[in-house]
Amino acid sequence: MELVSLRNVGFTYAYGDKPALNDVSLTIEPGLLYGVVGLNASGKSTLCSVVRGIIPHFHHGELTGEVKIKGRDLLEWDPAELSKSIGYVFQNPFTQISGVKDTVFEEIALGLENLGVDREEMIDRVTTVVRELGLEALIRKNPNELSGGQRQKVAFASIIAMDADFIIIDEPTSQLDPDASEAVFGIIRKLKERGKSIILVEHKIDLMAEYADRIIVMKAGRVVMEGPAREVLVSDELSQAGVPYPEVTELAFALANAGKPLRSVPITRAEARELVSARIKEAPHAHSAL
Ligand SMILES: Nc1ncnc2c1ncn2[C@@H]1O[C@H](COP(=O)(O)OP(=O)(O)OP(=O)(O)O)[C@@H](O)[C@H]1O
Repeated sequence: MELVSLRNVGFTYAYGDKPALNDVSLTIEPGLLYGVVGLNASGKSTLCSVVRGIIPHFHHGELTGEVKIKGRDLLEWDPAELSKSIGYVFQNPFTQISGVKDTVFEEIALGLENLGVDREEMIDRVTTVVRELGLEALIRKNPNELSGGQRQKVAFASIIAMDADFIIIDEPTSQLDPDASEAVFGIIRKLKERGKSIILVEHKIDLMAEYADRIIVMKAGRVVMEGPAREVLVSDELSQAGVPYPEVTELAFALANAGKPLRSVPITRAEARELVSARIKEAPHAHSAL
């Protein structure tokens, strides 16, 4: 069964002057990682909020069209039940921290407490995720004293600990340095390997190329393309939506423009390395291959 289906969905915020989503039709299949890309204000977070039921349950406005989550109409879902069923890492980690817990350890455990998980299992799950994300040094700190990057990691840890089978992650690395971003993507890779269904909003297109199975491209509230990452990340629609190509894709296009196309257009570094080394082997004079 489809995990999510949207048919002709529109949404205008209560105080919005134009639709944040406009005639969006989309299907999300289970077990895949969907990357959502688009310029600022193109509707990515709003799309996540609809799928998570924050719209219309908490953010008010005019929702039109049909939204089904796990086969059931969004309006029939109890918001509390939906929040247990879908993990959501917000874009702004300041929104996510509860403010009611004194330590990071308790903060990460809060979601499990709400799910009614027993104490021993709770400690076990929190300890595991703390280790996975390298948060040992923070567990006794007050969540309110953390930096933006630290909060983002703690928010992420809380959701991973809840172990939902469907997770929405809105720009998890916006406050993180490159090393911490790598660590977070390492966790996303593990979630993928565990068969989780994931919707990920992320501006870093090279990371998307590495991790996403399918890509949703948004422009001015509309979905302008949805398809396999390999097709979308080399498409005209991507650049028409103002989204850059992956670095290696850009380089391959430059080579093609210079009359030296590679056999196919890579989207990841590993693919680019293979294509370039194949080209060097084929060329009679290695130095003129590229
Ligand atoms: N609470 C709100 N009330 C009114 N308008 C809003 C609200 N939240 C978002 N919007 C508007 O809805 C549109 C889509 O915003 P949204 O945050 O979904 O875009 P986005 O693609 O996630 O942007 P970003 O990459 O900057 O996070 C924008 O025009 C934005 O100003």
